[in-house]
Parts: sequence; structure tokens; C-alpha cells
Amino acid sequence: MSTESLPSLRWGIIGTGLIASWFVGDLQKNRPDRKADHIIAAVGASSLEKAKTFAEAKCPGKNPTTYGSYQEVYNDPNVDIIYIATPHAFHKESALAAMDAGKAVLCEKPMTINAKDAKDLAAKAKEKNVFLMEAVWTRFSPLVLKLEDLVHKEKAIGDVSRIFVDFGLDMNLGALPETSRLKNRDLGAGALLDIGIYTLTYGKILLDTGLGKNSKKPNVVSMQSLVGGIDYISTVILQYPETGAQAILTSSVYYKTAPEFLRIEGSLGTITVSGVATSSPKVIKITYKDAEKKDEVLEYPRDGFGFWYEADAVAVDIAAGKKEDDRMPLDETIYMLELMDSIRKTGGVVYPQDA
Ligand SMILES: NC(=O)C1=CN([C@@H]2O[C@H](COP(=O)(O)OP(=O)(O)OC[C@H]3O[C@@H](n4cnc5c(N)ncnc54)[C@H](OP(=O)(O)O)[C@@H]3O)[C@@H](O)[C@H]2O)C=CC1
Ligand SMILES: O=C1OC[C@@H](O)[C@H](O)[C@H]1O
Repeated sequence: MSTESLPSLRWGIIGTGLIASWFVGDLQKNRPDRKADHIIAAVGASSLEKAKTFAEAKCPGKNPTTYGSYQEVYNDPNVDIIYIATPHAFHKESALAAMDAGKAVLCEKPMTINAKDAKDLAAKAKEKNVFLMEAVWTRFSPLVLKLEDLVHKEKAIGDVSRIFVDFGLDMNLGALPETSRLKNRDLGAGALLDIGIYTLTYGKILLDTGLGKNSKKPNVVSMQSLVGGIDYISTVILQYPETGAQAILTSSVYYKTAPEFLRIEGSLGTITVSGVATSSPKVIKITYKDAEKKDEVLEYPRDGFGFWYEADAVAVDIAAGKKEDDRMPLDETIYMLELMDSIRKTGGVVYPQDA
């Protein structure tokens, strides 16, 4: 296949933890169906040694430039876009600094701790005329796109009245140090911001297709269980007023979800989705009420995590001169953070950024 016309993006990675390693691994995969070419141009870490170790281990033979600070990555003229892969509390300052240096930004989820900070980032992106997107990778998963079509376009199970989504992980927090991003409030820990965000995203995609400010806000009932000011369990019920449909969305860092993590109930049948995690869906199953109709199973196997779908979308957007992505625009990020702000207000989870 000729790649002459494919857009190409030179990435600067900041933070060399778990997600950065998954992301660069996916970007280096040789995919015949890719929509863009991705180059890991630079890696920045809190120490040069860390950056070098990461580059050697995770980008073998690629020799990205390595830096012992994030600012040097922002300043590198051979970098087009910064991928922010640090704990939640640091996203805002990194995104601001990267955009001030004129760089496009793909920022891990949640983009910021609250909607107020996301609005500041959106304003900065506008001021600097640069691309900015929150890396909610499930929004770009082919399975999720198909799910959306099945529900909204094909109406495969008729009118949807209710969905259940759970994202639970057994994070074994007792064994983690207090400095872990998964348990430290100053780093933005908490089930809702870390994994509940995926359940809210399914709710939004399946029960309300409007993006960002075009969307009608659902009615919200929620409850959070806290330890040390952080939610370890978050349960949210959304009711979409136009249809009356409800989303029951649960997240917990105490117990791992069963493989079948999502169920959609419609007037003609049920759709379930399963996978190794709620953020990593693999199989759709459609069961019809009509006993004459056979169940359908749609499988989405892949070699890797699938972070390339969001990366390809970003590259295509930037090549087209866009400053936001249509599926994950900034209004949508702000909308989702406003929803999480309201859930936290009820639940009592307060971060330093909320002051
Ligand atoms: N899309 C997905 O499926 C996933 C997304 N994520 C998201 O990615 C982001 C990073 O998560 P993850 O990779 O698990 O995080 P890690 O804890 O693995 O840390 C990432 C990096 O952040 C820096 N860092 C970590 N702890 C601290 C600290 N206490 N003080 C200062 N810097 C710190 C370090 O950077 P350095 O290397 O420079 O020292 C570290 O390597 C989060 O926003 C998370 O929500 C995470 C996992 C999966
Ligand atoms: O998909 C995920 O699984 C593990 C979480 O800690 C992470 O942040 C999330 O994105």
C-alpha cells in the first residue's frame, strides 16, 4: 500500500509510566490499514536517565531524542504534538506549557480535574490556534462506533430504555504507596475521574448523540463512597428527559468487573458488550426478543491496545488544519467534566484545583 498521501505526525511523549508505554507500543505497530504515520520524535521524563531507559525499552531502534524535563520536549522543533501521559493533577500545567510553546496536544483523560480548568485549556488552544484533544480512546474504537450505529442508526434493538455499565478494577490500593496516582488526592485519584469517566462516556454515546453544548443535560442521581476524601465507589444514574431512558453507571476500585460489562435494553432485544476491561471492548452480542431471530456476535480482535485509532484521528485532523476533533471536541470534554463536577459535589470529593 502506498503511504505517500498519509499524514505524518511527530510525537513528543511526556511522562514515561504505564500508559505512555502502551501508547508508543501501539503507534509503532505496522498496520496495513493505518490512516497516518506516527513518529516518536522525543521523550521527556523527570530525569534524563528515565527518558533514555524508556526510549530504549519501548521504542527500540527508533532513537527518539530524550530529555530530562518536559519543557525541553515542548521546545523541540522536531515535535508536532505533545502526548501528556502524567497523573491527572498535572495535565493542566503541562498542556498550558505545551500550547504556549506552540505545540498541538493530546492529553490523557480526564483532561483536567474540573470543568473550570478545561475551559482555561480550551481558551489557551484558541489563543494559540493549536489542536487540543482529550484522549478518551474508547470514542475512536471501531466497536464503539458500531455500537453507536446499532443503537441509533440501525435501531437493531428498537427503542432503548435502559443501559447498565460497570467499570471495576481491583487496584489493591493497600499495597500501593501513598504517592501513587491511584490513591493520592493531590494527584487526582478517585474512581470517577479515573474509570467512571468511561461509563459516563458510554451513557452519553448510547443515550444522547448530541456533542458538547448541543446536548441536553440528563437528570442525575449519584452516590460516592469515600476513604480519605477519595471516591472508591461511584454510582450514577442518568435519566435523559427526552426519552426517559436511564443509564445505571457504576465504578469501583475494589472489585474487577465481569467480562460482560455493558448491557443495553431495547424494545426488540438486548445488546451486551464484553472485553478484558470496560475501556477495552472486544465483543458485541445482540439477542432478539423474537425467538425466530438468531443471536448475532460481532468480534473485534486486534493486535495491541487500539490507541492508534485516536492517534490516527488526531493526525488526520491536524493534516486537515482542524483544531478540534469532531468526535471528541472540547465542548464535549467540558460537558463531561461538568457532569463529573456535579457528581463530586453531591458525593463530597474535593480536589485542590476546585478551590
Ligand atoms: N487510556 C487508558 O487506557 C489509560 C489512561 N491512563 C491515563 O494516563 C495518565 C497516566 O496514567 P499512568 O500511566 O497509569 O500513570 P503512572 O503512575 O504510570 O505515571 C505516569 C508518569 O507520570 C509521572 N508521575 C507519576 N507519579 C508522579 C508523582 N507522584 N509526581 C510527579 N510525577 C509523577 C511520571 O513521569 P516521569 O516518567 O516523567 O517521571 C510517571 O512516569 C492518567 O491520566 C490516566 O488516567 C492510564 C492508564 C490507562
Ligand atoms: O483504562 C484504564 O484502566 C486502568 C485505569 O487506572 C486507567 O486510568 C484507565 O484509563
